[in-house]
Amino acid sequence: MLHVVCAIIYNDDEILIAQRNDKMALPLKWEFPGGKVEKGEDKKTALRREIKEELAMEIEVGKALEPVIYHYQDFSITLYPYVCGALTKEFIKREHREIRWEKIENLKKYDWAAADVPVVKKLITEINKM
Ligand SMILES: Nc1nc2c([nH]c(=O)n2[C@@H]2O[C@H](COP(=O)(O)OP(=O)(O)OP(=O)(O)O)[C@@H](O)[C@H]2O)c(=O)[nH]1
Repeated sequence: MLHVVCAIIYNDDEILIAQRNDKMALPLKWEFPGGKVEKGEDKKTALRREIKEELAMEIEVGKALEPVIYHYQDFSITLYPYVCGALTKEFIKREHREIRWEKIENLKKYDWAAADVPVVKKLITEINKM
């Protein structure tokens, strides 16, 4: 079981979303930036580290959302999503095929990694309640 943290990074009414490249596992799927928690590492520390590595971005890690357990064909993950804040919209694209700011109501148009689908659904439901 992989333990993976991911960041739902807000700036105004947009969220930062990322497309995996064709050499990564789950090629071309869209995801929230993040990665594997290392042995002995605190999840929030892991998330700040991954975001710095992948995007050269500093974030404020906030509320934890419900973790998602998903069994892919070759591996299983527990995905721990965190609501995060960004002070600026700037980032450097270091590993992904594409990274962009997107409005929540547009998130359903993307081909998400399967583990992320319940997280995206929850975000869309919450925004519709506001
Ligand atoms: N970062 C991230 N990974 C996700 C998400 N959803 C999801 O199924 N995953 C899967 O979780 C696994 C870990 O992701 P990763 O490859 O980004 O981890 P990492 O940066 O630590 O990897 P590496 O250093 O081994 O290359 C991948 O197989 C990825 O497909 C998500 O929203 N964000």
